[in-house]
Order: sequence, then structure tokens, then C-alpha cells
Amino acid sequence: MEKKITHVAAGIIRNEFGQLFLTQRLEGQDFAQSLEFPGGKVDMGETPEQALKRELEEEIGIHVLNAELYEQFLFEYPHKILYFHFYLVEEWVGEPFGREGQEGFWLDQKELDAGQFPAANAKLIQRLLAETC
Ligand SMILES: Nc1nc2c([nH]c(=O)n2[C@@H]2O[C@H](COP(=O)(O)OP(=O)(O)OP(=O)(O)O)[C@@H](O)[C@H]2O)c(=O)[nH]1
Ligand SMILES: [Mg+2]
Repeated sequence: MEKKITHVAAGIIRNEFGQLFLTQRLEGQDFAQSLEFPGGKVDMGETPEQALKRELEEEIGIHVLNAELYEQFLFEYPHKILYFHFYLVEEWVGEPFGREGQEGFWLDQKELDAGQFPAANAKLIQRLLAETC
């Protein structure tokens, strides 16, 4: 079967204490239980930034005021190819929470552990760890 490229936009939501808001994927989703940066697939006709804003409203109930592109890369899983657009989000309105029933929590950036995320996140987490002070 031919593998299509799916674009995914996700947010690295960072507060003034240097903590990141993470969510846990729900049972029934791929990579269930693993941690993730909130976000999702870019719909047809949407830009990655529009998708980011829509997904963060839907999944964690925040309104993004500013998002800066942090990292973009292609990652090939056995059954799919994803193109990720990760944005750093430090300005938003609202208090993030798991709006779809998923767990959500704040974690110090320096406490990130690549082993708790899907394989695609490894390099991104390495960079985030290297950039903590
Ligand atoms: N949001 C998000 N997705 C990630 C991350 N890392 C990673 O491999 N993915 C993968 O990216 C793909 C798309 O994300 P998603 O499942 O959140 O898409 P979505 O919100 O549109 O969900 P839906 O298709 O159930 O409506 C999934 O296969 C997911 O496992 C991450 O850090 N954040
Ligand atoms: Mg999602």
C-alpha cells in the first residue's frame, strides 16, 4: 500500500515557569497512553498554523495568541509518514485542560523524557532538553 504524507501541527505550550503542558493519549488512539504535545492533523485547505489553533481550542480549550515555528520534520512510521510542524506557544488565553477527557499536566522542560513519547518526538525532545537553562 502506498503511504501518503499526513501533516500534523502540535504545540509546545510553555508557561512563565518554564513548564510545558502535555497530554496523555487516550485508550483506542494509536500510541495510547504515551505523552504528546497537544495537536493533530492538518485538514485540507488549512495552513499548519490554522490547524494548530483549531486543535488547541478543541483539545485543551486555549486560544493561541502567538505561535512560533520551532521544528518541522518528516518521520516515517511503519504504516504512515507524518510531517510535523511543532510550534512554541507562550501567549494564549485560557487555562489548558484535557477537554476531550485526556489527562493534561504541566512538566518542567528539563524533566522531559523521550521514552514516554512516540518515537517521532525523540529529536525534538533532545533539542528541548539541550535548550533548558
Ligand atoms: N498531537 C501529537 N501527535 C503526535 C505527536 N507525536 C506523534 O508521533 N504524533 C502522531 O501524530 C499523529 C496525528 O496526531 P493526532 O492523533 O493527535 O491527530 P488528531 O488530533 O487530528 O486526531 P484524530 O485523527 O483522532 O481526530 C498521530 O499518529 C500521533 O500519534 C505529538 O507529540 N503530538
Ligand atoms: Mg490530537
